[in-house]
Amino acid sequence: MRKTLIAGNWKMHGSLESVEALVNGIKSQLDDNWQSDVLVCPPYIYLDRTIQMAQGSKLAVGGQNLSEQEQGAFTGEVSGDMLSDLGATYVLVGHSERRSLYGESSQLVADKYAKALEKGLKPVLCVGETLEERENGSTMKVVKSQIDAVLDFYQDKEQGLEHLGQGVIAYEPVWAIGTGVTATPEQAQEVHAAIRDYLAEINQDVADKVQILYGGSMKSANAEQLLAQKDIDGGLIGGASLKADEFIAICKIAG
Ligand SMILES: O=C(CO)COP(=O)(O)O
Repeated sequence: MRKTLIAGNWKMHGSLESVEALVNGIKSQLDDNWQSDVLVCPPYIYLDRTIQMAQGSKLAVGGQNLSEQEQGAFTGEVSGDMLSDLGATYVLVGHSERRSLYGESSQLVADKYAKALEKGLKPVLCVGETLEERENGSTMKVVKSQIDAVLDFYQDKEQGLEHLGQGVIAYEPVWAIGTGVTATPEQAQEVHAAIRDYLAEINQDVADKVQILYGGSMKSANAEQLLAQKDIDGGLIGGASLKADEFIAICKIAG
C-alpha cells in the first residue's frame, strides 16, 4: 500500500507576512492522524522561517530546486547540504518551469536528483509533456526520456531504479500547469500507469512502491476524482496551495 503525499509548491509567491499566515493556517488545521504526508516547498528565502514554524507538526518542508554542485563559486545557487542543514527533507527537481524557463536539461536534472539523494533529501522528480507533444502523440516518449536520464545516471537501469525508488515522481503535464485545465482523471491515470509499467519492466517491486504524484491545476474541486485513481499517489499543487483552507481541503480528501 503506497502512502499518499500532498505537496504544495509555492513557486515565487509570498512575503514573510503571507508565508507566516499560510503556515499558521495550515498548521492549525493539520491532523496528525491523516494517513497522507503533507509537504510545502516555499521559496528559498522563506525556508528557514517555514521550517522553524513547522517544527513539532507533521508538516514537512522542502526546497524547490538545488544545485548539482557540491559547493564553491556558484553565485546564486543553493546546495543540497544547505537545504539539509536547515532541516528541509524534500526537494523538487526538474520542475517544468526550471526546464523551460531556465534551460535545465534532463542531464542536469539527473545530476541534481543524484545530489539530492546523496545529501539525504528526498527528490521529487517532475516530468511531463507540453501540449504540442501530447497532440503529436509523444507524451510517453518525452516522459520516458526524462525518467531515463535519471536511470542512466547510475551504473545500470536496475541500480537507477533503486535510486528512483528512493524519491518521488511527479507527473505534471505542462499544459495543465497554472492554466486551470486539469488532466482528466483518466488522462492522468493513463500516464501514471504507463510510468509504473515502464518501471516494472526493470523491477516490479520497486515500481509497485514508488509514489507518483499528479500536478497541474489540482484543487479541492477535482482532487477527489484524481486521487481516486489507482496509480495516483498524491498531488503537487501550485496555485491552490497558496490558500491554507484550499490546501487543507485537498489534504483532507487525501486522508
Ligand atoms: O506546477 C505545479 C506544481 O508544481 C502546478 O501548478 P498549478 O497547481 O498552479 O497548476
